[in-house]
Amino acid sequence: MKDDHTPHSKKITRREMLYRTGAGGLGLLIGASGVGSITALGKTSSEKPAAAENQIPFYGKHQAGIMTKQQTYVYLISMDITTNKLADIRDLFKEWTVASEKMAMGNLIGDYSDNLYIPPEDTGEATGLSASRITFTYGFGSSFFEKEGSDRFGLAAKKPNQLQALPSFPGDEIEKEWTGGDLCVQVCADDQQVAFHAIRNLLRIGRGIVTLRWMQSGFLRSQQSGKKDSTPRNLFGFKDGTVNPNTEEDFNNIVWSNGAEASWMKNGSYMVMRRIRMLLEVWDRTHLKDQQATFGREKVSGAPLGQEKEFDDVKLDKKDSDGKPAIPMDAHVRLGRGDGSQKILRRSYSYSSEMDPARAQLDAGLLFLCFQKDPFKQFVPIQKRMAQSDHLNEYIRHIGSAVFACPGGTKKGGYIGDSLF
Ligand SMILES: C=CC1=C(C)c2cc3[nH]c(cc4nc(cc5[nH]c(cc1n2)c(C)c5CCC(=O)O)C(CCC(=O)O)=C4C)c(C)c3C=C
Ligand SMILES: [Fe+2]
Repeated sequence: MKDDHTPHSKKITRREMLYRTGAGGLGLLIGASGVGSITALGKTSSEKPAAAENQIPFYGKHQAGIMTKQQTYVYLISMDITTNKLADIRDLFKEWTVASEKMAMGNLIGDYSDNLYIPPEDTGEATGLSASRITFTYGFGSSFFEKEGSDRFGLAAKKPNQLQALPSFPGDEIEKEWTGGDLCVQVCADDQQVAFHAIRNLLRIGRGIVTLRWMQSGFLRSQQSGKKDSTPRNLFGFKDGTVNPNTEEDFNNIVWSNGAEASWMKNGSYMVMRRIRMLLEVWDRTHLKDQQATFGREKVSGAPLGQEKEFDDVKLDKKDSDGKPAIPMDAHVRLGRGDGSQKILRRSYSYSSEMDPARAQLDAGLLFLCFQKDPFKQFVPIQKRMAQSDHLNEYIRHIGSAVFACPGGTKKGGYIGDSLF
């Protein structure tokens, strides 16, 4: 796809010039009148590795980054829209589409230019790096459709009922600056520099249309440092992600919308984000028996208590030698499972925001991310049970919360979210 939105295109559009220079930067020196006629002398980087095995296609039925096997790093950003023109947003999504597809293929977002008087099209730090299984997952927040009672872009009638702020749960300590947002992008990759490069350039493209509201990075163990495809461990040292949907049938039943609530959401999914601080210092003083009882699983093997191996069935009726439930009544896995009627796809990452200066303690936790057909029928009932009686609550604090509707995938020739616009 090559059109006027393509950063590849040799003609530089006015908007593109603004994001490349910054509204108050070199663009003003060049002068707006000349902008439309400036031609960049394109030169493709000779440092591009051809590592097709590290590429995850951008185009497809579903957005990548949901069913994709988890990469090592994530950046999740939430943005607010500063324009009131729907056309600007459409154009932005077209530009993001072109840029995302290029980066998913391991390319920079623009050719090198010999023009010494404009900033390069790409910031450059991913030069020579492979695609690193980078994925892009875009989502719309409730405030995209309606803000302070106003139908900002004439799309309020298309807002699905599933897209609402979550209720507050007992024990929540949500900080306003870690909530909501009009749009989100989740970028995941096996290389942190590749992921950061992507986020930075998407924001650069969006300059003047969106502002950053919050941003959280996250990490998992890498594939190189342990047994390949092993379940990652969270910062409490437990395997996290053992019980999760993994067949196409599971995904159809649990994750993908069939579009009944809003046709533009067909093959999409609803993302819930919870920023959960983990009280590492308290946990580290807790004895092993209590740690295992908290989750209802063994720490080293990950086996359910009363069983032997990680993937053995969780037997909630099983009794220990004293006749007590092998998995305590307040264990996290018991409350997570309930009667088994609500399921979610968990795709969380650990985070570390260095230190909390007020307490001189580590500021770290879980960037809890899950995907589902309907957060109010899936995440909410599970979290209600947990908020009431989960033993884990002694060791965690929910401090951020957001819901985004992530539409289905983009077809070649189309652009992200075109089913909505
Ligand atoms: C409301 C949803 C959930 C939140 C919030 C949540 C937070 C959270 N979880 C862990 C660690 C583990 N969770 C595990 C299992 C598990 N967790 C949820 C849901 C939420 N967790 C579910 C639905 C399940 C699966 C239950 C089941 O059917 O067995 C486990 C066990 C291993 C596994 O299956 O992944 C761990 C460990 C933390 C540390 C945390 C907040 C910081
Ligand atoms: Fe959990």
